[in-house]
Amino acid sequence: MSDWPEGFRAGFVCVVGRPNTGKSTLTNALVGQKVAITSDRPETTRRVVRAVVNRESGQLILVDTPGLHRPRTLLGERLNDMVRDSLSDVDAIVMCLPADEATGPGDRFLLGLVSKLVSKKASIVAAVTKSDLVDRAALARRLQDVSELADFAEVVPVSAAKGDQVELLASLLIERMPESPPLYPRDAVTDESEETLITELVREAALRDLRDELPHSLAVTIDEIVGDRIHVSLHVERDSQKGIVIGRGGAQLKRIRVRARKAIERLLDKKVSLDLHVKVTKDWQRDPKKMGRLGF
Ligand SMILES: Nc1nc2c(ncn2[C@@H]2O[C@H](COP(=O)(O)OP(=O)(O)OP(=O)(O)O)[C@@H](O)[C@H]2O)c(=O)[nH]1
Repeated sequence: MSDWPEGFRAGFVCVVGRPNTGKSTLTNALVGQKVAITSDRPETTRRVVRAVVNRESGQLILVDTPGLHRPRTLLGERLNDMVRDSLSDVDAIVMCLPADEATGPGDRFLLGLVSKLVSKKASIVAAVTKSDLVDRAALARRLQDVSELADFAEVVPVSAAKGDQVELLASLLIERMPESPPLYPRDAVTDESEETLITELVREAALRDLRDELPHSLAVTIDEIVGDRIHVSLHVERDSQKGIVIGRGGAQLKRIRVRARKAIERLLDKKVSLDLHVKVTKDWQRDPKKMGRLGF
């Protein structure tokens, strides 16, 4: 006997948009609590689960897409490969387009990329965010513009700040998910899972530049969280890899720290400081005891 209703739907959703278009605020509003993440980690490093939206009728797994945060700084094929990898199995994309700004080149670029790379079965839904910032007439005009921009599956005005239409968006998305049992536990989440997600974000930040040099040799652990200060270790297998992660004059490690901190702040919805230490843990992959300590 199953403990979910008949016709339950569940799937993966990626919220995209230019910086500052309201992605994090919308994510938090959909989830309905500050952080809701799960301890299960996806089987690959391609996808980072940011949050799970649980409703009676279904479940939306909100995922992050490596590559989409700064598509313009990555070149051609590499960008396409990264984005294609991470978008190939999402069921819907939510594209955030703020109500109080006109469509710009950044939106068109992102939309072009997503439309080209997302699987054919996925729906692209436009969320016209921050609807509380404009009056009705301006909102109507903006909705018209957005509808003409692309063949969106839905165009939904939302105000995450006021909570307007957030539930409507959630149910429209759930309707577009495949019928499936819940993919993650339907109940609340533990502190431990927050830590898992933090390590995942740090690992992703590091691998974004170093994927070729360190395919599987990188493990990340949290040493300590004191208030808003997070101490994290990056474990590599060899001295030479340590040098790669740190980079010339520490430049690479600094990039990783800035990137990871931003992602963690988005996740936790607060400012944090992040300390990264690179350690050589020799041959950790071949030593079950070491692997256990590193959370594998
Ligand atoms: N008035 C209003 N402001 C909003 C709403 N949603 C987001 N904002 C504000 O818009 C700004 C950007 O929101 P975020 O949710 O951080 O946007 P983001 O797209 O995640 O930004 P990046 O992390 O830079 O990509 C913040 O100052 C929010 O408070 C909304 O519904 N109404």
